[in-house]
Amino acid sequence: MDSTIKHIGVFTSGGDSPGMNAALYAITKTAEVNGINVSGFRKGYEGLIDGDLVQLKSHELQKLTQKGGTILKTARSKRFLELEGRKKALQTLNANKIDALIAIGGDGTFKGLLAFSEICDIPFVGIPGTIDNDISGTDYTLGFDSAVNTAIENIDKIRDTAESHNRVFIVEVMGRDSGYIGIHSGLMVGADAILIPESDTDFINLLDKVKNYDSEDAFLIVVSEGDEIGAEFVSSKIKEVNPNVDLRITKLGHIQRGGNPSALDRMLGIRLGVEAVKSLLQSKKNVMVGVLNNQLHLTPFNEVVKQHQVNKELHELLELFGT
Ligand SMILES: Nc1ncnc2c1ncn2[C@@H]1O[C@H](COP(=O)(O)OP(=O)(O)O)[C@@H](O)[C@H]1O
Ligand SMILES: O=P(O)(O)OC[C@H]1O[C@](O)(COP(=O)(O)O)[C@@H](O)[C@@H]1O
Repeated sequence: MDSTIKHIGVFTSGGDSPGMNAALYAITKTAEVNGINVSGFRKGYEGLIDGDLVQLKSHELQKLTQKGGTILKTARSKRFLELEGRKKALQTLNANKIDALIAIGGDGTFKGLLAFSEICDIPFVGIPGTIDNDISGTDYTLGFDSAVNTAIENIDKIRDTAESHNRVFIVEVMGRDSGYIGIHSGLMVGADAILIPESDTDFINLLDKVKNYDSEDAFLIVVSEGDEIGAEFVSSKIKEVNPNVDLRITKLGHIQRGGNPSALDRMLGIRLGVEAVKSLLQSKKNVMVGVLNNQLHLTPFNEVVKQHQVNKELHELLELFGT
């Protein structure tokens, strides 16, 4: 056990995601049990640069496991992209005698840690937190399950009104570059078509199908935000092939990022939070903790990549149900 660690810094970065607070609770609790103090930096890398930190206590965090968002707040930091910003962050860590750092965020956040490791040699551990689920080294990222649950709850509501009016609805779901939320929510609501960035045949199949749509029922299309075609273009093409359709576009937007974390995300937050501290105590550094095949798994930051492919099984499901 690494007994040199007395003070851990933690922060949340990039887009917030449900489950981040559960992870903060688990980190703090595990650290306390091992006699380690935890400070939380506010607003991601911005807090590191500005020395904006608060002491975390597990008894205060315990009841926040159920809460969405992140109590530490989060940010996308332009300043940390510059060496000058990273040098300031290093000064903050030294001034506060931080021995190790845990970051909860997406692949951008881990790239930031890799850049930071060039000038800072304390150990870093990452926890994957993004609703997009687009990070290698883990089956699920914190917040993905909650976001999909929010998406399906809302698309189900859209179906009610779509069916009442016999309308075509294009529903855009989040996923900056990835179709994970799209494919999962689309399958679960029984969408007539699902368009994701990882596939280029889905759009052609959709046009074929919607050509024959006879306006006697709803026609639901789920489009990932990251799909290069985009909801508006899809809409214009549908009107070309079938001019009679009554069509609406709904963008679910940031509601997918909020709300109480699902059971799965609360548990994931707790498991990854505990494992992050244990990894530091086992002298691990510059690794992301994840879950593969329901087993905890460590991946070095330089092997963590943005996932640009959905797996073979999901592709087969898309072909079977997606259009
Ligand atoms: N190559 C990099 N070097 C330094 N910092 C980076 C780098 N890439 C990302 N970051 C930092 O990580 C932050 C979060 O990344 P971002 O891509 O916005 O979100 P996420 O971590 O959710 O993918 C960025 O705002 C930036 O401050
Ligand atoms: O809230 P912002 O900054 O507009 O970002 C929106 C983006 O954040 C996400 O919700 C999640 O992105 P992260 O990987 O940064 O957490 C994307 O799905 C979406 O494209």
